[in-house]
Amino acid sequence: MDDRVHPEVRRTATEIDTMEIRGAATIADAAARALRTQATESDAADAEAFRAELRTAARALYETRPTAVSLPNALRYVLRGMSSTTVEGLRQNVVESADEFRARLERAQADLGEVGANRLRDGDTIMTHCHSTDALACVEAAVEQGKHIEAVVKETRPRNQGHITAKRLDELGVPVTLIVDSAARRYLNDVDHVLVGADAVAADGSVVNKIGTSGLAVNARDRGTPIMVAAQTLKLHPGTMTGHTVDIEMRDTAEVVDDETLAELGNPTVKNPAFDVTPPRYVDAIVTERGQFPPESIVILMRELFGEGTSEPWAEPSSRVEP
Ligand SMILES: O=C(COP(=O)(O)O)[C@H](O)[C@H](O)COP(=O)(O)O
Repeated sequence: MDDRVHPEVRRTATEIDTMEIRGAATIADAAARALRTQATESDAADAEAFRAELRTAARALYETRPTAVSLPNALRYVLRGMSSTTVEGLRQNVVESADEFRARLERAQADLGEVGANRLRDGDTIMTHCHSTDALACVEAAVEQGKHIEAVVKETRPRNQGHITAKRLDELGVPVTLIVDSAARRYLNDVDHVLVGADAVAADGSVVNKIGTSGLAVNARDRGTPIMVAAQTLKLHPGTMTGHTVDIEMRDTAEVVDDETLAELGNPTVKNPAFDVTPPRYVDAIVTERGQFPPESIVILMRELFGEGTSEPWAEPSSRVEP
């Protein structure tokens, strides 16, 4: 890694890569915080060197995980605040943009939660997949509205992020039933909503989220269970408006099976995609801080927020994304 990259940025990049920092919103927040540190600690000699240093740091963060679009959206937001012509001015620009970004992210999640909570009725049971802070914000707001909510939580192999969800829901006072992923269809009869988050939402309304989301959505549609996706606008993928596809991360096969077991099995090929794509026809509503949208109309919101598209986070500014 380029030695201009501050150790704190390196550490954040490593933690995103190894998933100590994970989940799209949390990754975005950590990236903005890291760029802020790069700016406050920079000893760049002039404005040009400062800008180059920030872009290098942004690239190091960007190259960690490819799917969550909140990451490049966060980097873009912070870098586009750089309007000054002096090092001190630029430092101030980055600090302000990063602080503003993080505050808006928190507010967006709270606002989204209120919208999502309105879809939940007192006594409803939800089914969750993976761990999404946006999805949990909906449950938290519903509980604050005085509604009794219960949850069926899928463990979400291979990394069992469902365990984090179970713990958070317990902290909210929500009774949890934990199931293995393959039991989801069996328990769909008992739930009123499937509630998941998103790593990216494409212009056609497709939802990219943790592997297994699409199968769950197809089963839920078959059972007539509504599927709600909680995704603040930070998850909208501007590149998909101009034909780009979302890169699906393939992770280490050791997450699926350890080497010793693998050898005992005769070394079969193992695949470990981290995310999948749920087509819009299986999604009932995308809940954002700007209200709820049928997936097919999300492109209207995308155009409003991004114009006709965006470039790489470190490219020259042309538009700005609001988290
Ligand atoms: O798929 C995941 C996390 O995957 P991983 O564990 O591989 O990062 C979450 O559903 C989304 O990122 C949304 O999370 P949030 O709502 O917190 O942004």
